[in-house]
Amino acid sequence: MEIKDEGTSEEGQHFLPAAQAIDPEDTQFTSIQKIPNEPQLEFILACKDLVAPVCDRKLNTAVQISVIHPVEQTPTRYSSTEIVEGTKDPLFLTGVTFPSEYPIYEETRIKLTVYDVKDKSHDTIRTSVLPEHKDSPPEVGRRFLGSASFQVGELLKSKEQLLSLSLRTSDGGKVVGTIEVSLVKMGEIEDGDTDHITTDVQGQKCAVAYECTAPDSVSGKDNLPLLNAVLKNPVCKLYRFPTSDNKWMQIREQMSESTLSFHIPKELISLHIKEDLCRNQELKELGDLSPHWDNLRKNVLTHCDQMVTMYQEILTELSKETGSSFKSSSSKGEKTLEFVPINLHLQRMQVHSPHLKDALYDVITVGAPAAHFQGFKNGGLRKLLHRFETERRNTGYQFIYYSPENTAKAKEVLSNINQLQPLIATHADLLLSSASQHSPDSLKSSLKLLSEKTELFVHAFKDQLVRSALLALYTARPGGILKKPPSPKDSAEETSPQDEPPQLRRQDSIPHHSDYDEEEWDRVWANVGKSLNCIIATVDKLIESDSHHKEAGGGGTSKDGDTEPSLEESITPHPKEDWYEQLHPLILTLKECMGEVVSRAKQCLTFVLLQELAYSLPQCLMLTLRRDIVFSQALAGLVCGFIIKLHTSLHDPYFLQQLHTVGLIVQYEGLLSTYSDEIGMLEDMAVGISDLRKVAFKITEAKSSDDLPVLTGRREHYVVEVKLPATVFESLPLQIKEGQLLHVYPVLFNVGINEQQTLAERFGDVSLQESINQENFELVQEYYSIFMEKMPPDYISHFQEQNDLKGLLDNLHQNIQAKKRKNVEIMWLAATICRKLNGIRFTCCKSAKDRTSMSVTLEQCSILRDEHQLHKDFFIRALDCMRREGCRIENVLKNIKCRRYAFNMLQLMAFPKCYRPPEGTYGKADT
Ligand SMILES: O=P(O)(O)O[C@H]1[C@H](O)[C@@H](O)[C@H](OP(=O)(O)O)[C@@H](OP(=O)(O)O)[C@H]1O
Repeated sequence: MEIKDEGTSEEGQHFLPAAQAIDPEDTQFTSIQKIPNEPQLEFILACKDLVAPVCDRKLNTAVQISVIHPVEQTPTRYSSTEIVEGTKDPLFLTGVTFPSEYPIYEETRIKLTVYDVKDKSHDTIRTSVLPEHKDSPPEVGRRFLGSASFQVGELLKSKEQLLSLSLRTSDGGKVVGTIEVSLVKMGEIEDGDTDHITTDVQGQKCAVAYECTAPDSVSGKDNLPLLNAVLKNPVCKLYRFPTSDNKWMQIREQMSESTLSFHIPKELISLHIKEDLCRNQELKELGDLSPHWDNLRKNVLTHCDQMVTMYQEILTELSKETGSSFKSSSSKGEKTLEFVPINLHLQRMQVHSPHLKDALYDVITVGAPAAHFQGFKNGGLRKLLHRFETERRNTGYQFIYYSPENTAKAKEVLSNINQLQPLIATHADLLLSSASQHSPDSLKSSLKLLSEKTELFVHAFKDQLVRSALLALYTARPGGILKKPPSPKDSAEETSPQDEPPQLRRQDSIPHHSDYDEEEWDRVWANVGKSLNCIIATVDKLIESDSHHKEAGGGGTSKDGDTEPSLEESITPHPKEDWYEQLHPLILTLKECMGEVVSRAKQCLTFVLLQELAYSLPQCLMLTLRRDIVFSQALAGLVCGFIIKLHTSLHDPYFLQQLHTVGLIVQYEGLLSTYSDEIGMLEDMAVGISDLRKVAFKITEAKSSDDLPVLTGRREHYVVEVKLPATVFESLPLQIKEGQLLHVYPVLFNVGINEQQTLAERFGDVSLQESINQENFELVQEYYSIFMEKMPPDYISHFQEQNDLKGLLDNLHQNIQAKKRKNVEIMWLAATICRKLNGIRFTCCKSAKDRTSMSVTLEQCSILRDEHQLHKDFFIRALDCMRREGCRIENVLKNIKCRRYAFNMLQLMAFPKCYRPPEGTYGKADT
């Protein structure tokens, strides 16, 4: 298991070993001026006139960058450039960046060591936090050419922000060339907007030009507390790539963990415990039941109590992980971490290119939400739930069958009752207090609120389900035996086994019962409405007679028409009487009537829930657990994605409008194969993602320093409250400020790409992937229609000019229909559609480590090519740079403590070409 404490150093690129980490507050060294959340120092490198010790072949060079902290003498390896082949004047596309958290000062020395790489498959220029002398890898496949060093302060103060240093051999004698270090200030306008260096990159002349402005939407400074509370331990990389018009674009890649990885599962488990404890209590309060049902209830309660205990234990374990923000791929099977998403990160690419605005591209990368500890022997949720439901429907002679929709409805009504009853009681008390103050205005407004809530309450029971449940419960009480056989209509729907006890029925129908007074419920229920009407009429009369009294200076007259004649007498007010005295008994009646309705409805609906649990109890609870686990992982990712999207798009009024009128599309790219265990993972993932439709967001103003999101609700419906600082909150549209719920539309497209998928395509079955893609295509189309319908016409006409969404959707549909093998075009099109619709992007495979890394780097380079004019000859080099020295190789290191993608040659041969990593970056490791 690998859980890291917040702020502690880890083996990775950007953090010094604990012994070297220094408290920045307590230092005698000169800090580098910082912009919050921006890297402190960034530079790029180029060499000139390198001399090869032996002229056996052309040089293939790479630079290793090491840091010498002022109090230390030994260099610590920090990062490397890519290998540039066949030139003595290499210009490196991979730069160096030190994130804001890194302990670097003007006095820090940077050592640059140039190597000639003879054999890329044995490339050993590796980054680690180990001091250079410790465990130095053997010099297999490379030879040392020369090194140089400089103090950070020298670079910062240099005239042209450029140092040209001599590279010397290890004895410090012979000069073997020069290395140029150019400071990069991304997002700042340089004096004069063109070149500092013109150099030849493999025959391409490129002007190095840094001319850019960082728009607010990119920096989002007001909103930093929100992001800082959520993102942790960033890893940053810097690149420069040529554009098709031979200018440089700069790319910053960033990968951060999220505290939400642990925060959301903890919030969610607490809610499950609350929900289940409440249900267990309601089961206990169900009253007397006949022996069959009573035994069933006892059994259910024993199991349910055990489940609650288990959730409590998991929560206790997770609560010990204070400050954790990352679960590694190697911990995916750990029982106590099952609710935590695997390897969740924000993968961000920031682009600054000449003539174009700065742009940010975010993808959330995470292991497919799946129940690894429970395993996949019997498949995943999609199959298990379907099988369970079918069996339950066909085998229910121990219980009454309610469809999943009806069970969900029962839970919803129960939850509404639990919320509304105390609310109504509060409003009723407020009405009484307005009455005692004799204040007509306050009386009117209290009455308005009371009426609204009571109407909602009455409305909540307007469902056939309540009636059918009442009768079912009646028959389950001791002695509640049906005397009549079921009506022919009912028995046509359901055939009971011959030995079935007469009172046990299946299907959502109301059996007849001669002793059962069906109208009794109607009377009890209608009484709530009637007593509210009495209150309304009384208040009207009180206010009316009060105003008459004031106008006439004497007693008032009653007005006909508003009330039932029978009530008229009792509610005729006498102005001199106390308002409170008049209303108090009516309020008591309302509360009594409501209490009666609540007690009956709660019991009968709880009886419906008992049926859900009654069939195949342990499996039923294990399925709920599995679904909770998968949902928790999916939810943690979603909340992270939502907050980041909100943060980056807050300044865009159209985005905000889209957020509250349409909602956001959330697109998941799955790379799982439809073979062996990964079928089960995909089945889990598909349900987990579709369950996210039950989630809505609400934005509130942050009142305290605790900026983390808050979760409320129950299994059928959750609300995530995201808090924004007051200044930002104020600028939001009214609808959002008023707490309107913001919806999400999750969609999943999966295309297996590895050797397992080859097997599935040749000898197995790909129907799961095909149906998921088809179903989700329909969801995207649905979202697109709502988007077109609800966004303002001026926006839509501009949108249509810029994007051919219709064409992209048609193309996606054709690709899904085409049933081509490993048709990765499906994923590219789905991702493009999502980005154009301003959605949230996710990429997932089993561990979000190897295949995901190939996919996000490919996506990043494709965006650079399609949106930022990346020079076509540099597409593969850019891809190799990102895969060799970028954030994703750090992700692999972080997960398995080894900088190698876990692919062997055989696996790679099965991958579509553009998903294969560069030589020397892959190999078998213990994953
Ligand atoms: O078990 P071997 O034969 O080493 O195959 C690996 C695959 O090649 C990798 O693709 C898996 O990682 P991703 O799920 O991140 O792609 C990797 O997943 P893991 O890191 O969860 O073990 C392995 O399945």
